[in-house]
Amino acid sequence: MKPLLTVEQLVMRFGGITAIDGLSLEVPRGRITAVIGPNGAGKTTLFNCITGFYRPSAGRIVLHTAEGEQELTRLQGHRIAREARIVRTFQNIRLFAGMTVLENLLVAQHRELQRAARFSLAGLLHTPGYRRAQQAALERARRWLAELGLTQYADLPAGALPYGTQRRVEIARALCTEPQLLCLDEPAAGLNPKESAELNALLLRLRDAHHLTLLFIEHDMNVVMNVSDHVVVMNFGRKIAEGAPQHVQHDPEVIAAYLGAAEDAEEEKPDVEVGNA
Ligand SMILES: Nc1ncnc2c1ncn2[C@@H]1O[C@H](COP(=O)(O)OP(=O)(O)OP(=O)(O)O)[C@@H](O)[C@H]1O
Repeated sequence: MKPLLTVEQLVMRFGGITAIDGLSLEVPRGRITAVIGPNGAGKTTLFNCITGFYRPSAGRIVLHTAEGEQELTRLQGHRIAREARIVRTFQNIRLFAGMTVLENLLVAQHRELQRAARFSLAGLLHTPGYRRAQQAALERARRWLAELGLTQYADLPAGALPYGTQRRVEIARALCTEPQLLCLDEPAAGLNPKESAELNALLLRLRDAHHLTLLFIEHDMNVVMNVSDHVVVMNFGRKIAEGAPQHVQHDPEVIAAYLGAAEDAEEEKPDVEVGNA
């Protein structure tokens, strides 16, 4: 089966720094792909290129759909979210802290509502079409809240919730936009072991029950090894390994990259146990 997304010879330079250096990879459709690598490897820059925050210096990022190929590197960032339906979460939580959880999920769908209002006064006039779109947005939000076990928090301010719960709200908010590719930037960061296990179960459910394609950056090797179908390992902007988790785990270049990073940080052990996860 054709991959959902291909990255072809991608280069991203910032002045004299080459953050991505001729990277090519595939994101298989309906699978969970992890991007791992030591600090500064270029993982976030890759995400920023895929989601249109950065315009790459060279190379192509192509989405393969039933309608044909769509070259993301030619699209503006807001069109990547809207037309290619590629959405992401961030390393740092970006919820509207003062709004309720439900309101956060509705705001994420404002484009749909604007479209229903035909960017006119229809919203103010509460036309039947607009009311239907509003109802659909509300139902979608409630459905994802239930799916992620968040219904009880719907009317609470998002900023008042525990960190792990806020992370789940972020994922629910992204899911409300019905993505065909969901990109998660370190979804396990700051989670306790119980929350981390719940995240594993959620990611697998999104793949199996909702047939979503997931791409995530993660330092937590427990999550990577437990949920990934496919792992891409980066170092210094390049891909140094790719394949099943058990395969990359034993790759000498991967082990060396992590050990080198740990030595640079003057630590006795690497911060991830690549060989023992
Ligand atoms: N906007 C920018 N301007 C200049 N340099 C940048 C910029 N963004 C990233 N870089 C550089 O590009 C390289 C890759 O950074 P990036 O944040 O993509 O790495 P990463 O793998 O996500 O690291 P981490 O795991 O620490 O988040 C680093 O050397 C970083 O300093």
